[in-house]
Amino acid sequence: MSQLSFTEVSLVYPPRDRQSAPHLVLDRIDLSVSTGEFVVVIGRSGSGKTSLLNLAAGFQAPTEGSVTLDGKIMERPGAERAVVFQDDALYPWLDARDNVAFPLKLRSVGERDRRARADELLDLVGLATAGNRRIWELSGGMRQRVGIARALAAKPRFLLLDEPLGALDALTRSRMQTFLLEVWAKSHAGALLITHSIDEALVLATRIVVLSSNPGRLAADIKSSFAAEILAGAPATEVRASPAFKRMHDGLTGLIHTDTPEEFAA
Ligand SMILES: Nc1ncnc2c1ncn2[C@@H]1O[C@H](COP(=O)(O)OP(=O)(O)OP(=O)(O)O)[C@@H](O)[C@H]1O
Repeated sequence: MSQLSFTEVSLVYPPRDRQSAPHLVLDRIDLSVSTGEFVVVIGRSGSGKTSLLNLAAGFQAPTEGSVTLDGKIMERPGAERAVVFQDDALYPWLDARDNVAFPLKLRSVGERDRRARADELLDLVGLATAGNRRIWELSGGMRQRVGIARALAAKPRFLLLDEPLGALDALTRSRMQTFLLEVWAKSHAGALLITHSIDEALVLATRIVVLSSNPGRLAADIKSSFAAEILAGAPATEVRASPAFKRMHDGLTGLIHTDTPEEFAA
């Protein structure tokens, strides 16, 4: 088992100009994600969700505290942590297979092995017949699946997902949630996903982390079992309609919108 950990992590952005002050965005965050967990971070706009993910990816370093992978400080990106963005950022001049295989090419994996791994991943994401198709021939949902397959190519221990389904229409988005859950379960990776959607958090997460705003602090860290129900075969529509789901949804909505989230959490 691997563990990605934030220990007493604070992040301060420098002042934008002479008139403004330094901006404390994240304040003493303690958070761990293990392989086999799907942790979803929710919080109001500006609460620091993307900053948190950027720290996990090693795109930036904390001002205080440490981000570690199995105890080793991580201040740079690495193949063991793959990032998926909302904007799929695929290479339009390559077909779907070569997009998926690209990280392997960078690691000098031979062509035959690259192709075999890319085809295996395209199959995993339900695009077995789309390997030769160009990116512009694919729908938004298909493109995002290619992006997820590409993220899995180098067998990362952690998937870091920044609103990956945010640009999709509602129906495609809810189908992609179930799909993402299944792909994650098969990958045995840990997942850290940020979203604005409480509904999405409840469908995907094994744990939901709530960030309060200004500065971003850990307001709650809650276990959730709806994802396990969906993975066990319960239709997502039925899970969503259950009283327990609605109760959690209302509780999280209150937690995010209250000005004193710590009181709610207590
Ligand atoms: N590079 C930067 N330099 C200065 N300030 C920044 C930088 N990046 C983000 N910020 C500020 O930090 C705060 C948190 O931003 P961040 O994008 O992490 O929040 P978020 O919760 O992901 O927001 P959203 O949900 O709107 O995407 C915001 O006030 C933002 O303006």
